[in-house]
Amino acid sequence: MQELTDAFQRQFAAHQLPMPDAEVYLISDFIPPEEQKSLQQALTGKAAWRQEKIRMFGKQINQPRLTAWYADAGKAYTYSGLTWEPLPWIPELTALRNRLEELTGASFNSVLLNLYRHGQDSMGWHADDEPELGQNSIIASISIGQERTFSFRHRIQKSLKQTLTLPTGSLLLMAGPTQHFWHHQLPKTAKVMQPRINLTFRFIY
Ligand SMILES: O=C(O)CCC(=O)C(=O)O
Ligand SMILES: [Fe+2]
Repeated sequence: MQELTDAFQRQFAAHQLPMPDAEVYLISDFIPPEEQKSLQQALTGKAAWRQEKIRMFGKQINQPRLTAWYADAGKAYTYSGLTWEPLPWIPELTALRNRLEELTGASFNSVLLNLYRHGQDSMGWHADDEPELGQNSIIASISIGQERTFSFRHRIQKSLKQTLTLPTGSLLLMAGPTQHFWHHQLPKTAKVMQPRINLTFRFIY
């Protein structure tokens, strides 16, 4: 089981969202403004983006986003019925991983990249609760580019909701029992949206 350090919890207490059965922090300025553009350019150009398909109602359809998956050698991950073979780390991702590990005291050995090209790209309700993530996993989710809405919905008390906007450069940290009690989504929007890259750093057992 992973835990955030006491030092992190004290330092970022004011950034914790008021959600029961959860431990979620939003740190708006994790990536300094002067780094955001170059990071977005580097990842847009260099990451090994793939258009994966998902099965829905017996049909194969394109996922409404592009994805890329980096991890330590030997860490395969099963996600929406797909098994991902990891790519070797690139320097930009290693640098972010090191910063996150220093900040949180947690370890990360993999990152899933999502590229939302426009407002019709999205991710539906889910929890990051696959068995290989273990109990009380820590998920560090970095946003670069277009600001988008992100929502949580309690899995048992369905009327409990928390909606936020994820600005560019922000870090959303999900820890404690969050994945066991809440679903989250990134909804589609009819508004015109520029591209957004999201990186979710995880630890896979
Ligand atoms: O794009 C986001 O902010 C959410 C991504 C997400 O939930 C995931 O990759 O599991
Ligand atoms: Fe997720």
